[in-house]
Amino acid sequence: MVEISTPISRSTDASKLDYYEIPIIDWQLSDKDKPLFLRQLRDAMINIGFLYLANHPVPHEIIAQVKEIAPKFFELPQESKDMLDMKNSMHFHGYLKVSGATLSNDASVREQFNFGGARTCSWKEGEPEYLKLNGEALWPSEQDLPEFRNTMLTYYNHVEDLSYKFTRLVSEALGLGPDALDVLFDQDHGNLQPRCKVLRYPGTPDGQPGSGIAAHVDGSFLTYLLQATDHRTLEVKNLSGEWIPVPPKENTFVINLGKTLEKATRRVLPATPHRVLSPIGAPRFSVAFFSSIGHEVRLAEHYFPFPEEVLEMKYARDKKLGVDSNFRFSEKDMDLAGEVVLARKLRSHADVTERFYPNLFSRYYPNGRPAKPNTGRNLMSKA
Ligand SMILES: O=C(O)CCC(=O)C(=O)O
Ligand SMILES: [Fe+2]
Repeated sequence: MVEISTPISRSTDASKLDYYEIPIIDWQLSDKDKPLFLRQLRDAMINIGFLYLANHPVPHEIIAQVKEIAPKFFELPQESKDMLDMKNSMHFHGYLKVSGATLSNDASVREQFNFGGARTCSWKEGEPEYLKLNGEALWPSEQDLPEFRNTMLTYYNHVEDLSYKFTRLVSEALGLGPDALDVLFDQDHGNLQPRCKVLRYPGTPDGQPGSGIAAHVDGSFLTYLLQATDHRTLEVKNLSGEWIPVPPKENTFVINLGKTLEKATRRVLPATPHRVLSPIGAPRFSVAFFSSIGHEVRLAEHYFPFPEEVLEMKYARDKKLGVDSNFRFSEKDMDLAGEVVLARKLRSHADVTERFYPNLFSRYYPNGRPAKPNTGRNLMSKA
């Protein structure tokens, strides 16, 4: 059990909006004292945007197994990793190595393995291209890395389950019914396959701090992050624009808000900027789970009637920050979520686009294949 040493003391006091510590939310409090749990969650999400979730239901043994096996993926011979390269996956799963200048001039350095839950691809000739997004990941063979697929999928299934439960609590924390946000998850049409990334950040060769992932906000609905080593190199930007460390805490997830949730709530919950510095010394490992909404949801079509007290908190925050509280959708927010996600991935991965989406290649790459590699990041925009 994690000791809850830092209960949220900030409440809704607008004069105390800046934060230097990330709140710890105790999952078990949702059973013991739900009104208190919901108040803490609401405050953490509206005023801070990052939280640790402690005493969560994902079994500790599974987390320990993931921490042990995840680094082993990167110890596979380069040849084996190259066979699993994302350029071989229509569904944008697989291995990516990012180092130095990329398409978006992100000078970050990391390796990653991207996967999703066990799903078959339902796409058939003539159907929308975004249906190609869901599908079976590329896995190392059992001989190469015994139990990796099994362990990572078990972990994924637990976190996916947690993500739906947590989303219902978020809905309640915002003063809506527990099932109000269910319309975004569109059970009948099949969700977009949530994505998971195993990340390795090598130590900087010269002992100088470098960039592991540059400042960004996630494109996800919510992100559930497992910090698998003891490094203190994950940082979030607080409301005053300062970078605050988010040190690992045993058996917690770090949860942050993505751009999809920001839009769905019309900025009651703004996406939170964060970055990872390259470690000095031993490599850092982490596993990020990105929840996502239904393929056929158009974000701008949904309106959630937040109660006055929730809107007041948003106005107080925005006033303090000097930010305009009016929210405007962009034209893209009328598109299907599947199209939006596919466009983002096509823009980042020229090689996958050329091979598996040839009809769209010239639209995204009118000048042909770019010389620089892709970013491999699941980003909506840089912070
Ligand atoms: O590795 C981490 O701790 C964060 C990863 C991250 O922010 C991302 O992949 O979007
Ligand atoms: Fe991120």
